[in-house]
Amino acid sequence: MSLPTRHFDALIIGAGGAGLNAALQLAGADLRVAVVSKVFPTRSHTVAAQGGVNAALANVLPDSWHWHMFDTVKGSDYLGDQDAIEFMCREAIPTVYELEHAGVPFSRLDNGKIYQRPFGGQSQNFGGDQAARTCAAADRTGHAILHTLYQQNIRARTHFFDEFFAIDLVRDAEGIICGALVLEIETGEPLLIESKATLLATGGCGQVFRTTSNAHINTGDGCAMALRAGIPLMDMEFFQFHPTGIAGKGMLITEGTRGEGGYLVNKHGERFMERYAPRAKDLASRDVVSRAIVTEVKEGRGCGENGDYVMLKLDHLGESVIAKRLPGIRESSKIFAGCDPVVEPIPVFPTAHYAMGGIPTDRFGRVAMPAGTGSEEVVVGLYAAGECACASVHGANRLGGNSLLDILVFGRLAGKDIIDFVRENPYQRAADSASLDQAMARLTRWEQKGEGATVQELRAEFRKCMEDHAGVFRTEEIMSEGVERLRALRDRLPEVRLTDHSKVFNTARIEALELENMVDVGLSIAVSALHRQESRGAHSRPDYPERDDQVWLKHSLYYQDGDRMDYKPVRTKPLTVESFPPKERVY
Ligand SMILES: Cc1cc2nc3c(=O)[nH]c(=O)nc-3n(C[C@H](O)[C@H](O)[C@H](O)COP(=O)(O)OP(=O)(O)OC[C@H]3O[C@@H](n4cnc5c(N)ncnc54)[C@H](O)[C@@H]3O)c2cc1C
Ligand SMILES: O=C([O-])CC(=O)C(=O)O
Repeated sequence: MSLPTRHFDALIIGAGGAGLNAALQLAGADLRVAVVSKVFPTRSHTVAAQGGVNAALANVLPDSWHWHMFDTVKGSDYLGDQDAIEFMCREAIPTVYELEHAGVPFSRLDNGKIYQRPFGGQSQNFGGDQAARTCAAADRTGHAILHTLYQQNIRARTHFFDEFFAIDLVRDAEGIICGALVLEIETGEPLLIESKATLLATGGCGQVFRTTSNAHINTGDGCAMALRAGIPLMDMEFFQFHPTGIAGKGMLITEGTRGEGGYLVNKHGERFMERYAPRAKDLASRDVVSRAIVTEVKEGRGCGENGDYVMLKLDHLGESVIAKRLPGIRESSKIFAGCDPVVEPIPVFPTAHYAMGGIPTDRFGRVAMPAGTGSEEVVVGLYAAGECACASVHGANRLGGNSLLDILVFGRLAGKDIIDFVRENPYQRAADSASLDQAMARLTRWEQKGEGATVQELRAEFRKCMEDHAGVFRTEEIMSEGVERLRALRDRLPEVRLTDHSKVFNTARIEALELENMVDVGLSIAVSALHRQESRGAHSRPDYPERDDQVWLKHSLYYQDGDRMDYKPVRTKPLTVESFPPKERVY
């Protein structure tokens, strides 16, 4: 098959914080780098990040990278790899200064230093008093970071393919990944991009749930591409529900609201977090706060006519603090909840927010998978970074402010490693025709008319199914039924109906391709969750209420082929310091 083809040293799929920080390293080293994004780069979801990015700068309260590491290991419920966590927490400090020097307009303290706010799960001195570690640009930190990175990439002459949709990875005759087939959304024409190295930086998959803080574009495309390439997804059962989504809608109300002194109340006006986390209260780790809210509602202490949410109180902070630190939240609350937090509380309920799991990588962003007898090998030429990847720094529960950190640190490192890889492997590989045919078949399938449900109908059914069967609390019965329903849904995909077969800017076809990706990723979450018979971090099972380190202190790996599970050990040895052994996790 002959297709229009472009050649680059490196192909980066995704123009969020991870993709753009990687691209910047590559362009700076004079490599030819292509960044493909299905939306204009500055609309990538990093732009929506609100609360901030963690780094132990100690601008407000004493701090150290080692305390940050302790909090992250504890927050992960001891499932995070301690070598990667140590690395990330050490790198956080130069990373934030690098951003500052690149032009990110952080909020400032009176002394001119970067403003830092307290966030959930942060402590001084290994579990002591609350820390203030989250560097913020008001409540629009992601916007500030993404625009700065984009501008720096323009200056460095990164080549952007804006509004191109990546369909699948392609391989050469030896089976080595050598680029991707993409679709130009405007024209509907396919394009082959061949590259010496390929980085998946496609972001999250929150759209698999009906109520989510994630935008429409977060459909797990990179994870699904990896699955189709035979690569497993790691720790997918751990999906974070952010405690404070706008009730019934899902849009995020940043944890920064509680960092600034806001708190949750039930229908009796009781500050209920004091019962669940006596020390940290509203700034306990996210999994703890989300479970507390759901429990309040289940036990009849929810607010409103149906008793199905709690209230977040900010009015006591005063209008000037809200105007200075939380202007976007005031705006969102007015638009989506019809309330002004300066005078009344915001109705909130947990919302699907973040995938702790993803494509397994080592610390250098190289995709790594089991190679038998307990060893691992890297997938030659393939990298992953950002929310679609799992460098294993979040384990079973991510701390707020640690994702922006993850995408920047590991995006940057992946970029650096690709430079070395391309210099050592300077020859361009050519996509094999069988591999191309397979990728093209994903596209041509949608030229046929189906007889079944429409894309929108199946999408709605699927997302409701995920919400009903893989939510905050999960039991064997709920999850088994969910997996069966999802498998039945997957079987119906070949018959799904697409009514618009035009070529030019056909967003219906894009949504059809995304639906296939979402169903694949949804199954990886549901199957992985069904198998893990313990409660750890965000995976909470009333039928197995305890964490079980004897059996389950291990990472899960889900393979699409036969919905098969495998496991691998957690790396508990840090790089230079003593391990933090698993302990009871109280806040
Ligand atoms: C509302 C909200 C607020 C948040 N606030 C914070 C915060 O304050 N602090 C924090 O640490 N974390 C926060 N997070 C989490 C954090 O923002 C994200 O995890 C992170 O920004 C993801 O970055 P990324 O680079 O991996 O992906 P994204 O920024 O999501 O970018 C993904 C890119 O991949 C592209 N893409 C995807 N699929 C395809 C395809 N098939 N073809 C072509 N391109 C594709 C997209 O176009 C996009 O360019 C927040 C998350 C949400 C939802
Ligand atoms: O602002 C928020 O609460 C979101 C956030 O920090 C995160 O997801 O890390």
